Amino acid sequence: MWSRRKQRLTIGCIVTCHPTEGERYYLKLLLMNVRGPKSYEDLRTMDGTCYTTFREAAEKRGLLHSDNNLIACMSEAVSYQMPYSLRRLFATLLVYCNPGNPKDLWKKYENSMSEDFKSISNVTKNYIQQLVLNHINEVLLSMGRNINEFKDIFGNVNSSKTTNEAKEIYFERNIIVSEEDILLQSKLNVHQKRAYDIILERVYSNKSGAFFIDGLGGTGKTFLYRALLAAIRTKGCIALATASSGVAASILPGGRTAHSRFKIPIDIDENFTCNISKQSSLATLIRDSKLIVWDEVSMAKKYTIEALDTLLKDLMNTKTLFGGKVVIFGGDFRQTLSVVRNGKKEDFISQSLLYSHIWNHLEKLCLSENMRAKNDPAFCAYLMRIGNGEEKTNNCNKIEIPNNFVIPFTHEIESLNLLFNVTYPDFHTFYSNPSFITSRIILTTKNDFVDEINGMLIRRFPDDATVYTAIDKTLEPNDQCQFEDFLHTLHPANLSPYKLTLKKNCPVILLRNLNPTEGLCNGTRLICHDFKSHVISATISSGDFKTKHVFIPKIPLLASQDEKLPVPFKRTQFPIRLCFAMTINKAQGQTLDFVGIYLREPVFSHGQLYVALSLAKCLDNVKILIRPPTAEDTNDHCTYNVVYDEIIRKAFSQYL
Ligand SMILES: Nc1ncnc2c1ncn2[C@@H]1O[C@H](COP(=O)(O)OP(=O)(O)OP(=O)(O)O)[C@@H](O)[C@H]1O
Repeated sequence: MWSRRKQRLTIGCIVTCHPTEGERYYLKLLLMNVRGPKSYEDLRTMDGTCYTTFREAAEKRGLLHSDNNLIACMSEAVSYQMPYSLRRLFATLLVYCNPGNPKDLWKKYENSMSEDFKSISNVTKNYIQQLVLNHINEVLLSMGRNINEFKDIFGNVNSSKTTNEAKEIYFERNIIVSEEDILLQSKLNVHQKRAYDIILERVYSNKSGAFFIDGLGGTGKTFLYRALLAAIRTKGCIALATASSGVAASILPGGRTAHSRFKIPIDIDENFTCNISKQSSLATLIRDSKLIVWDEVSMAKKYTIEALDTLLKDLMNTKTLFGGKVVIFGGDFRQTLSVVRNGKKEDFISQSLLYSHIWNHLEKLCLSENMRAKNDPAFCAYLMRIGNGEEKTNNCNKIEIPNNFVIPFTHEIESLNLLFNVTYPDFHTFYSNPSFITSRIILTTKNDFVDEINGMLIRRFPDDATVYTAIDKTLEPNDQCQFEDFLHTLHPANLSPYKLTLKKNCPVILLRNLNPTEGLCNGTRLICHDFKSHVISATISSGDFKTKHVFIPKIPLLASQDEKLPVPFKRTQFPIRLCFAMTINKAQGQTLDFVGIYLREPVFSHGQLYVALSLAKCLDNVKILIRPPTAEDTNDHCTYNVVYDEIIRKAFSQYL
């Protein structure tokens, strides 16, 4: 049935325009992005300057790709007078943004990048330049590149002592072990201590050992790894710390995602063969390592772990499991499993490490005392029942959530406001306190809901908003004109939004491994402090590099192949997303002061409810808002708890 189109306050549709149409195309770009212009002059005006052409104005607004954007990015960063961060930014631009004229960029900013070294007395200009180049090289090395790959810019550079060392080894050997981590071994509980002693005995006697640390969320697996990593690293040996997800990796000292550390492709299948050359420095690093830790292994596909086994056997030239190395896997199979896009339950189960030939060969070490929630035994028991799928269900197969957890559902917005108020109380008082903001989170099931909640919370957050518009380009240039507007509507999970709205002190999460050895990994959380058109000034708010200052530039981002986008494209944007809210799967592994859970739809896969609840330390620090199935059921506090029996039985058969 047809109904008459409603008349709204819309001026009209803007027709598609091809970039070859010149000013008409740039006019369209400006019309799409400038709010409330009253004249063409308004459209051409940016920061008080009226530009003669629409092209210039679009470029100044960062709506076009150009080296001028990189120049603007560096110029803006110079104004903060932080030469150390500026050199890191410069190296990041070289690696990620492929400048058309990098030599000009270098010449223009060499002076600003040298400012801190100029205060050293009695040194020549050449010496200062060498210091600057050494630091840029260090940053490049940490990103897997080398200054001598950029001969066009710098000519032949005499590498410093450090740069002659194999780069990966240099960074691993130089991980600083904190005092706090050195002291952890004295605080281990009985089960942790037993595991610690068994593992170190293997390491020091050069015997092999493939372990699985089996413990509920919160039983102190990460605590144990930290103690082990510290023990080995303080002896000058290499211990590689990895995890299946970026967030979990960012919690470990020197942590990297297992995918990036072992060069395992994300879209792996059983036919994967290792592609690390035996002669490479990475191969030397892995061969020299005394211990390999892989956390949150329940979230990894079994092929990735089998790939590590093949890699280690190959590098160590032996058929012994994991090349005879001491390898620790940790995880809790009550927690979420690896995501199989559009997969069915059977796919999730069959991809698990539990169904790999390796599982039966792992020595199991059990941690059983819940340290996260040890002051709340009733909460621990409740968590255990949820995790094992033992909580009583009603005739609809749902579990009843106790009243004291629940935010009553009245009206969607009203109830969400309540959830926001308990999770982030007193926004206006605490908004400038990074540890307050990052120790709280709202968890939900899907990315779309996450985006919606982040949008609502950033509107409530004090201060003025800065909105950054991305540049979307189809990989096939001829498709650009047809699909440009459509691309702006896409929100793939691992890309920044087309319109990124930020405010001073808001929390964001990094979406790329910009510079893992300096703490900028996929999953690192940051607090934004200041916004310029082409650069964001921020500090790291999680992990070892907490409080470190960084500049974040816009970089070109590609969506993962897993997304199966209708039109492949590249989005140039700051590689960050807001993180007041996160999906349950992404947040796994943290310990938080307060967790708000929003079940707009019930959880849909194994372990999600358990993970969401187990991130809190006690019953008082978690609240759930459940949207009832119908408007009449507002008193219904029931929801589904998805637990795959096949996983629980296989993982815990020895205890059942
Ligand atoms: N022996 C201990 N002494 C004091 N605190 C501890 C000890 N073990 C763990 N904790 C604390 O308990 C909390 C949970 O520990 P941890 O994060 O290591 O658990 P986990 O098993 O890794 O959890 P998850 O599976 O959710 O990642 C942390 O705050 C940690 O500092």
